Amino acid sequence: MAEVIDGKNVAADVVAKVKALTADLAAKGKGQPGLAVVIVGEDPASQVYVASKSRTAKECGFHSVQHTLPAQTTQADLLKLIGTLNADPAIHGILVQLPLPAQIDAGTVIQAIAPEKDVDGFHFVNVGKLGTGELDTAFVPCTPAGSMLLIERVRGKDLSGLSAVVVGRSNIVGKPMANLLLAANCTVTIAHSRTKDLPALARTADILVAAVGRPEMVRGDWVKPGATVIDVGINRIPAPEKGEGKTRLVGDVAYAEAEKVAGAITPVPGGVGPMTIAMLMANTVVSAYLAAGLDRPSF
Ligand SMILES: NC(=O)C1=CN([C@@H]2O[C@H](COP(=O)(O)OP(=O)(O)OC[C@H]3O[C@@H](n4cnc5c(N)ncnc54)[C@H](OP(=O)(O)O)[C@@H]3O)[C@@H](O)[C@H]2O)C=CC1
Ligand SMILES: Nc1nc(=O)c2c([nH]1)NC[C@@H]1CN(c3ccc(C(=O)N[C@@H](CCC(=O)O)C(=O)O)cc3)C=[N+]21
Repeated sequence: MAEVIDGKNVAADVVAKVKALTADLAAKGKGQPGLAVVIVGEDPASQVYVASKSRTAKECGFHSVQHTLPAQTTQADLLKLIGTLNADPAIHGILVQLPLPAQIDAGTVIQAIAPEKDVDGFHFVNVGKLGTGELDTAFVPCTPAGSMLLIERVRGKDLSGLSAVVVGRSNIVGKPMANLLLAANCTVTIAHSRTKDLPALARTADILVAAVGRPEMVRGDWVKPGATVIDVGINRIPAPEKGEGKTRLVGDVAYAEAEKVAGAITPVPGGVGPMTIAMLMANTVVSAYLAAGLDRPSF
């Protein structure tokens, strides 16, 4: 049976380090890291994540502000808020929760965030730094950054020469994940909806990352024996066995099958999800250190 990679546990370690760095910053008289989370509309799933981000930010000792805007907010009004947050010296990180309502162009909004406050790592400046291997000065997207820490926990820091398959090519997960694995000297293949014979490709992977958004798509016989399986998927599906109208969370990997073959695997929930939130805190404290003219802490 596979080793279960406990994301909650690793996330708690990251948060503990963020807390200590935050206390050090205050002791140096450099103030408090500030995180602004902006949410437009009332998508219930988004609200759960946003509440969890704000709670963890407070736990870290951050100045934490949340802006909840009505679903009909115009793009101009959202851009105005971002301009205000860009100019606010008490704010070191700005996160605009995605997806945004249809009248707002997410790309325009993301590019309006000051790159040095872009703790999601979605701005072209940060994407470009990751793509050119300038990892020492980039903000790396939280989900792939957290997934890398989980991979390092089981395989060590040297991933050189391992074969990695990333299923999914989104800008927020698949592509940055592939770039991080490439920067770590893995041989990387990115798969997507047009990939031919995905099961056979997946079976070549020493490190298999599933970021698709399809419940339990990756079966046990797609997994190379001993592989490290990182399940990024968060899918809420009906769970009539828990009672009428009840739901449960599953990943993109058929966990019960894959755990019999994999060397190590992340559960859902309790795997990558908590790491995403922890890395947001890490990026925010890094931003505060840089704004204070201090050396960049590493995680
Ligand atoms: N744990 C966490 O913190 C986070 C979890 N997530 C979860 O991760 C998952 C992926 O998110 P995200 O990247 O934003 O999703 P997107 O929908 O943006 O991207 C999904 C990717 O999967 C590919 N894909 C879809 N169907 C198939 C298929 N049948 N075979 C192979 N590839 C396929 C798509 O291919 P194509 O490009 O060809 O369409 C696309 O590249 C979701 O479940 C999401 O909820 C997301 C962010 C954070
Ligand atoms: N600008 C932006 N940045 C994001 O990082 C971002 C976003 N928009 N939009 C939505 C996705 C999704 N996302 C998650 C964060 C935490 C969990 C998480 O903590 N999951 C828990 C379970 C939570 C539950 O029970 O629902 C777990 O997996 O254990 C999941 C998903 C961040 N995202």
